[in-house]
Amino acid sequence: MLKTNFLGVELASPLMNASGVHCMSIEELEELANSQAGAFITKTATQLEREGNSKPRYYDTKLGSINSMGLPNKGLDYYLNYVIERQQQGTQLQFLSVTEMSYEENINLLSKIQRSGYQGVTEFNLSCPNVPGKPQIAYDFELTKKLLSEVFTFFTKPLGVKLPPYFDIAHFDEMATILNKFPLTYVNSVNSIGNGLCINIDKEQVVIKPKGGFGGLGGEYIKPTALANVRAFRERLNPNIKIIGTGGVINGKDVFEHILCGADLVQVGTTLHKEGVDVFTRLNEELKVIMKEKGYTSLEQFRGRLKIIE
Ligand SMILES: CC(C)(C)CCc1c(C(=O)O)[nH]c(=O)[nH]c1=O
Repeated sequence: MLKTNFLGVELASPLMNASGVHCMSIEELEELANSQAGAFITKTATQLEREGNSKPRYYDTKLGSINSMGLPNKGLDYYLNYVIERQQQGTQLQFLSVTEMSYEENINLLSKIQRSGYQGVTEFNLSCPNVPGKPQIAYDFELTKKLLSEVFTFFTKPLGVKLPPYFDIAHFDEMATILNKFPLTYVNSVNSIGNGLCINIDKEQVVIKPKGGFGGLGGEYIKPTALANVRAFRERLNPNIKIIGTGGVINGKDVFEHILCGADLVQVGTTLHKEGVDVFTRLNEELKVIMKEKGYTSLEQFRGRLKIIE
């Protein structure tokens, strides 16, 4: 009923974790592997292990979450060894998330993956910072085009890109025009909405320590933005670039809406952080109930079929 084909691999569910949540250690990754998620992805890895920002750097609110983790991770080799090990044990589809802190380092990192024995999917997180004073790479269109052009001169393995949310139709148009130039496996929309601010009114204080309390928003706050980005890219990207929908998934209805907008897979971040890996069982069941009520027996029957008002 929920089966999904991705890169020729049949998954039992379209659900997976969003990179960054419940995927830092092998122990967490194994929990995802043994859950009702259809697939899973690693915490975004940099070449070398990173401590990340001072705590508190993540905070759950009633309507979602705010974080400024600062890319803490165990380093590329930790995750690369893990996914290659599982690949040798027969796992067919895996996702490795990566980014680096500069243009050159991004090239070096992806070159290393290209030379490795890893055959799975690489998710290139384009929310990586740029030179100070300039916006993140994915908000610098010329730089994004330059970087992806160089990457695809040597990278021949499956590559997806993780994008921040866009808020202007002209930006959807410009970014889609760039992405359509490349043989991307998928586009993952959206990353957290950047630089939000949550306040503890009792203390009259911000809730996370880094960046004066500014951090990326997830959860209910971001679903309308996430759905719009999924829909906008589905409408603009050529059909062989798949879409992973991320953002604002609280229940089965939200999963249904992401798929209706065109998502092939749907990722869960904040709600996974709040609920643990049982969330996948709950979301799969809730999605099945909605599909039964509507008379759908497969995701293909409604994927991308969002109607406008004529
Ligand atoms: C924002 C970066 C630190 C450059 C990338 C890692 C990341 C983080 C993070 O590690 O702070 N948090 C997010 O919500 N999305 C991200 O992509």
